[in-house]
Amino acid sequence: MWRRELAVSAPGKVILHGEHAVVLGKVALAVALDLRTFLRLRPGAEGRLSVSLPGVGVRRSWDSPGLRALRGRIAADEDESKSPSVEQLDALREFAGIAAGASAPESLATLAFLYMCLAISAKYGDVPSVEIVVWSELPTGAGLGSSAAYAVCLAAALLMVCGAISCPLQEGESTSRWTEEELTLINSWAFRGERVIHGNPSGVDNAVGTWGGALRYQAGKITPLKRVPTLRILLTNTKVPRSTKTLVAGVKEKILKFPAIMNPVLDSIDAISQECQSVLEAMPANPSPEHYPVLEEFFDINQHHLNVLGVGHPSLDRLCQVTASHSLHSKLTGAGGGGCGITLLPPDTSPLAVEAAKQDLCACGFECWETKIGAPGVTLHSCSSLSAQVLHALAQS
Ligand SMILES: Nc1ncnc2c1ncn2[C@@H]1O[C@H](COP(=O)(O)OP(=O)(O)OP(=O)(O)O)[C@@H](O)[C@H]1O
Ligand SMILES: C[C@@](O)(CCO)CC(=O)[O-]
Ligand SMILES: [Mg+2]
Repeated sequence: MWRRELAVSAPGKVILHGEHAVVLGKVALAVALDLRTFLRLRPGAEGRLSVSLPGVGVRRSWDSPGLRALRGRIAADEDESKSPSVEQLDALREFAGIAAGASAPESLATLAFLYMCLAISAKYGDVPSVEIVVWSELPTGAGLGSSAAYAVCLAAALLMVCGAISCPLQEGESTSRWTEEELTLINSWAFRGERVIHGNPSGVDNAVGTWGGALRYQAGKITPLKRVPTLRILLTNTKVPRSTKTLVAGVKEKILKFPAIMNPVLDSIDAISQECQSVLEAMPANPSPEHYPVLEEFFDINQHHLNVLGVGHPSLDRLCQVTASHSLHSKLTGAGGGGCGITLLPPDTSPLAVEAAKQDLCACGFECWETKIGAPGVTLHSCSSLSAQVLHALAQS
């Protein structure tokens, strides 16, 4: 029986280069964002599991015998590939009253929650009697890894409640993190949760949500980037909604249709990620301003490539045009099709130019803010150490 009231948080991410290409085994460079998802965990009534997801309007509660019976059906279908099978997802949908093919945020979030809860408890313990609330500072479905931050928080909390990982927070401490081995387990379960939401994710988003910082990701291999310069980035949300799952599927279709045309584009994106990594790693030892025009050109070239892959959007073209009129360079980040773009702010950019660019972007109906990148990965918190704003948001649910 779980007895403590605790919180778990995980950061969103910004992909500098390699989105979409990374799904097909190419290199991506990604950094953790200073916007986080928070999960509050507390003991619930004996024999009941409750979840509240205010960001997507979900408030559900189930009794343990019903969940155990469902778990029996799910576990019987467990396959070797570790991906949730069609039969498993059908059984979960039927149980939760979600229509086949429903892809609304609340349906996917509920499905991912049930899948992770049942699969983790089947392997490591009993269905927990807890109350879970998840709230995020991240916009949902905007390219900043909200699905991965959600899955990472769920994986960490559920694995801890089921005893598969430790509860590293001592009485009196405000925050704590898990060991490398435990983080690897959290990441692998978060990846399974992402699969419920995305269909075919590369795993880069959950890796950043788990480890934080800045990393290179290729085909499941995670390499933390050390000594990365503190880049100033302006983040702009076009507020055009889109689904990562649909966009990833669209790219796959295009590649199957025109392999000889599309594969060189993926190779070029791969080369951009690798060259960008070299530049970033050279910068701390040689902090010359001449690196920035190179990084800006990489942004421009990659943005064109992403348009060729079919994941651009008129709102993103507008974002690039507006920032270009202030001599700033931008690209989409994440899955594209709307969502967010990033603009590099070289150190010599005048505060007036940044302000003017922000005003013009806001006049387009976009929202923008300067970000710090390289935030810590998944973290365990005492509830009393959370800010009043986060506590208030979690208590509203
Ligand atoms: N705070 C949250 N609470 C519950 N579910 C969430 C939350 N944030 C995200 N989700 C789930 O993740 C889905 C959005 O995932 P999606 O991958 O499309 O966008 P993203 O992760 O924000 O962007 P990207 O994958 O391009 O970085 C939502 O539909 C919802 O199911
Ligand atoms: C579009 C994509 O490359 C990044 C989404 O943040 C999908 C993925 O890597 O899973
Ligand atoms: Mg996502």
